[in-house]
Amino acid sequence: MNSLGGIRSWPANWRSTTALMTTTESVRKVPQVLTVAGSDSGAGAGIQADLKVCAARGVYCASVITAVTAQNTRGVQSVHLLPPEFVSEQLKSVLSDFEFDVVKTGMLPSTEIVEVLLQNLSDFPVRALVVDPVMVSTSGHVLAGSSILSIFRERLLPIADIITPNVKEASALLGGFRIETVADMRSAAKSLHEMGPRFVLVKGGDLPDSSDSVDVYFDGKEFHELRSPRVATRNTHGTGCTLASCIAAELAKGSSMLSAVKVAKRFVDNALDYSKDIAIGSGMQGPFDHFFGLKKDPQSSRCSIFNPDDLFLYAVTDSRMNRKWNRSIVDAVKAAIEGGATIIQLREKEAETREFLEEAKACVDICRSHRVCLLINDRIDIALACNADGVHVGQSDMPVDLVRSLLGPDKIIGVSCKTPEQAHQAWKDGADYIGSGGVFPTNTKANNRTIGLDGLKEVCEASKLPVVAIGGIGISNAESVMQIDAPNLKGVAVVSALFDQDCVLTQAKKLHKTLKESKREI
Ligand SMILES: Cc1ncc(COP(=O)(O)OP(=O)(O)O)c(N)n1
Ligand SMILES: Cc1ncsc1CCOP(=O)(O)O
Ligand SMILES: [Mg+2]
Repeated sequence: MNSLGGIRSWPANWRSTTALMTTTESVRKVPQVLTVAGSDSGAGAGIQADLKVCAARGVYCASVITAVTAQNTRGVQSVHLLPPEFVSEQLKSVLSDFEFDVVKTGMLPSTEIVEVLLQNLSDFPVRALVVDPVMVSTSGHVLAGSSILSIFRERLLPIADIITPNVKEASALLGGFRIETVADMRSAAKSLHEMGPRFVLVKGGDLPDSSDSVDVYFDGKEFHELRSPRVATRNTHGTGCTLASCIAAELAKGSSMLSAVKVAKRFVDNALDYSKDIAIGSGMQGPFDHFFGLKKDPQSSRCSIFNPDDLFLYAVTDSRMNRKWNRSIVDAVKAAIEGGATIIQLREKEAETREFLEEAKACVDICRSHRVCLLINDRIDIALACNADGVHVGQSDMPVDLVRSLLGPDKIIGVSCKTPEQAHQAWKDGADYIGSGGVFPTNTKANNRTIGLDGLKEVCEASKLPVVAIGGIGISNAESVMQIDAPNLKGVAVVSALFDQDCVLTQAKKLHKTLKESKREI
């Protein structure tokens, strides 16, 4: 892990994919996760859940199986452990071949299997390790006995980047410490952090008497309570595996730890909500559907869960330019999306409220049908009224913590930041991303201080959130922006480069191509 809570850079001795290709071949590195876990024949949890969530999040996932369970929605009928030597064979096979960004562990049912995992991780270093210390199934079946606790505490936890115990697992790891309140969860997270993992997420789904599901995240200095309304459903089998795998998938794509955890929690909440009425199996604990994002009625809800990669080509509209070129906001947005824009912001400073609302509603429909998120600049009222996917606010707009409380946990909130201090505050207040600039001088926003590439880099380095650069950016200088060495810089936001142009579609295509090429070169 780097200091921002992102994942480590590749070790110096790491094999490079390009070294295996001829010089003329172009390669695209796909984010890759390895799950080391048990098989669930009912496919709600374990390896099967891990594979599904990674696929749903656009990440390749390989699997090393530690045990095979005979399991369905009624419970676990039988468990068959694989011989440690064979687990080791599987580990060697994939670790010597693939370039995993993240290894995620689930069911590790014996000390010997943990030993072979540790040996292989020492032989083949990986960038990040997510440990879900699975001990008991949702139905109450013991999947890893107490004999495992000491090797977990002494050797696995110290090398983990994050551990994700539920309250029972946290209690077992802490020798029976009672966890009955959120305050107890905080104490548990702190004590677990002292065992060595860089981050701890104690999941409070099993905590009694709470209408919210509260998870406690601790980074060694600060706590975050991540809350979401409890979904009334019996289809909860596999939530733990799904959460941990989703964290691994987001880390593999380059997210910071806190962003990965937030996305994963939202992913689980949305999957539970989407699947609350489905009936699979006759038992008490049904699985849920990881691919809800593919099936949702595009008109019914938001575009999807926020993905930091959506910041890649961020098109920000401008009423003055639309008027100058005699096009409606709707036409401007359509052309930008067709040209490759990955997220849209309506920044209409002069529009009348009624007219703006009608246009915003039409843009929401277009964006939903293309699965592109739509944010509103400044106007929380318009965002609420048109059910946009979120808002972008600046330092003199409504404060982010208030925006979050008005919009709820699911909406995307972006904040403009020029300094590391502002970036830190944005993260504390619950923003999802930072817009940083003006990077270069611009005529689009008057009296806006330019921070340059150095200022942008400083903000990126201090930010635990993904960043999009803005201000004076276009085809001629986009490459120089993308090439500052900052893994959390996800893209560029542009106004005039798209909209103060004769053909929005052509310019969007050109800029998209430039960005893709500069990304390939990093
Ligand atoms: C992506 C993105 N980044 C920064 C801004 C600027 O927002 P703000 O500072 O509130 O200024 P105005 O856009 O409201 O003039 C932005 N809009 N988008
Ligand atoms: C809204 C905003 N915030 C900082 S610079 C800027 C304007 C960006 O416009 P352009 O891409 O035309 O320079
Ligand atoms: Mg503003």
